Amino acid sequence: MPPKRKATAEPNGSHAPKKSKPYLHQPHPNAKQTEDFGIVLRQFYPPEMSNERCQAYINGELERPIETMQNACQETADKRRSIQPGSAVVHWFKSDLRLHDNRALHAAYQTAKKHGIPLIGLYIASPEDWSAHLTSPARVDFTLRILKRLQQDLGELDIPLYMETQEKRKAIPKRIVELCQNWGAKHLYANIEYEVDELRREAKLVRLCAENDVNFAPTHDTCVVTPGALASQQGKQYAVYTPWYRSWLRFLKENPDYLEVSEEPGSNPRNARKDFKDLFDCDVPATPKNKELSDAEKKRFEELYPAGEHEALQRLDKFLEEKGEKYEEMRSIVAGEHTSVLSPYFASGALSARTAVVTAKRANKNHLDRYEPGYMTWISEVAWRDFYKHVLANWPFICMNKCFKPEHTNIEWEYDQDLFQAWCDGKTGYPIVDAAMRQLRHSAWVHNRTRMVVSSFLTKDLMLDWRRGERHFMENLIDGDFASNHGGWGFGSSTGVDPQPYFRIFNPLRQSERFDPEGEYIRHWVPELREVSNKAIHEPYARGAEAIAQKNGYPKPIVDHAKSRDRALERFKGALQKS
Ligand SMILES: Cc1cc2nc3c(=O)[nH]c(=O)nc-3n(C[C@H](O)[C@H](O)[C@H](O)COP(=O)(O)OP(=O)(O)OC[C@H]3O[C@@H](n4cnc5c(N)ncnc54)[C@H](O)[C@@H]3O)c2cc1C
Repeated sequence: MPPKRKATAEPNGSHAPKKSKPYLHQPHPNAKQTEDFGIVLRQFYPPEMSNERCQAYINGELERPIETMQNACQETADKRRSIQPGSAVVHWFKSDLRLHDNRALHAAYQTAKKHGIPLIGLYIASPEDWSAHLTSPARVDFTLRILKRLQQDLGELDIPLYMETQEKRKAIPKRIVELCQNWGAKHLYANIEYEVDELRREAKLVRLCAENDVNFAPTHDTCVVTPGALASQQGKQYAVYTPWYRSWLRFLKENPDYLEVSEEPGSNPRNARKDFKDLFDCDVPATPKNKELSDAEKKRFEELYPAGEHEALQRLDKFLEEKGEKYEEMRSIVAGEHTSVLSPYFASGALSARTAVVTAKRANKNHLDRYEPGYMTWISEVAWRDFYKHVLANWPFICMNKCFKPEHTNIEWEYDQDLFQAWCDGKTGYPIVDAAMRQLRHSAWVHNRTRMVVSSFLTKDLMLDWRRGERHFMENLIDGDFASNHGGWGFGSSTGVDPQPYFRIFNPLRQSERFDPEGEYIRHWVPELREVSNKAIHEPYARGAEAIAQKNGYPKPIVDHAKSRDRALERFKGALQKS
């Protein structure tokens, strides 16, 4: 059953356009440094913004991109209502590459069915967006593989999937309108992505469509609960997860339609194959040169992460069946596989978070007929994904290389290229850190616990600017998702929303002993230490395994944890006192 709620992003109210004051356009004093260290990509974006500009967003003096989009929807509402159906309906696929439980696709199919006209699927590959958004080659490859499956699944319903590449991302809105006109389509559907570039693009597209007699207002789908729907007692967006999560659970209890899974589309009318013949045998877009994988990587990722929503749904069932019950107890153990490894499927949209929550709830009841912490803890993890998207929609400047608290940008960071490279290469001399960084290189995925360990290590032990680590993750993860990645880095570096307090600094050795007690994870990823059979594996140079480490060329620790800890405390205290 489709939800009864409104499927489109209707605005909260009319906003007069907010005018920006000239001083708000001044860059941050460190703008040059962040550009030189590869944090701000100047070929795509302006220099790092000032903290004052962030504050203007917080104060509501600048329009948030989500408001820009809502305003576009509101201001075109009358015009959109007057648009009559054409000869097709278009669904634009983006990060929602599935038929199952896809709100906008469902609505598109309903419109097509009501008017007896065909539904057309559209996908536009944007190499410029992939470059600007640092999309990893593994994720691009995964997307293209999923598109192939999606095309087959849609084809079985006589629905074509038209795919093309647009070199210039700015050209996309105009091109979509042109395609709608070519196909005689008067209704366009798509789900909302909450990142800044995407919201601004969609706002533009809403207006352009309305001007050209195409009805388009994007749909909320990717979060279980819509961003903006939960407010604290002061009427504000929560900045702390726990009260936000309580409110999320309460909201779903009071609004059960938000957990109603949308039906898959049915078949197109017979004439679709004849009328849109050319659209059925489209090639999947080619991989851009800067995102190519080697043959070995391609084969490896195909084996590790088979493409498509069928695989995602099977994995979900298998995980809940075999590991759901023990999730709470086992989820932080880094050796073996105790978590779902569904993040690549969530990130590409091959799996809906709603379906995941509904299935876990069902598993909870079916198995035990009572509250079971394993499933509920897993649901609360899926909720973290929602939380970070809610944060992004409310504080959009986090999408522009800024911290949630802008004053944290003033922390005195290091910009040492050699230390950064040692971290990337997994050659820091801290075995748990090195194991995780090598897992990233090999699998394009890392366990959550070790993501926390390496982000803390980069920012507290090496004192390197967290944003360089954030970029490295995006460029390498198959599940790279802006909001979750930024949230994770904010947590690890104590600069984000609901972060780990800066004075609680992870000790890599203790983390290693606690979450990889037998050293299995390290042995797997760091071959130089495989011969170390005892606990010395956590700290080979200090615990009598130096002969093996040295013989196999394993590096000595590049920093002293105790000294680094003191330095980090001083730097954080210094910056926070000044602000
Ligand atoms: C520094 C850092 C960077 C991160 N970058 C990303 C990223 O780019 N993309 C990404 O999807 N996750 C990211 N995470 C969150 C988390 O590490 C991964 O979602 C998780 O490890 C994925 O494994 P899984 O699917 O087995 O998770 P499970 O434990 O099975 O959890 C199920 C799902 O819940 C969601 N989830 C779980 N933990 C978190 C979390 N802390 N924050 C947000 N969502 C969560 C994910 O969608 C995940 O697939 C990051 C965390 C840190 C500390």
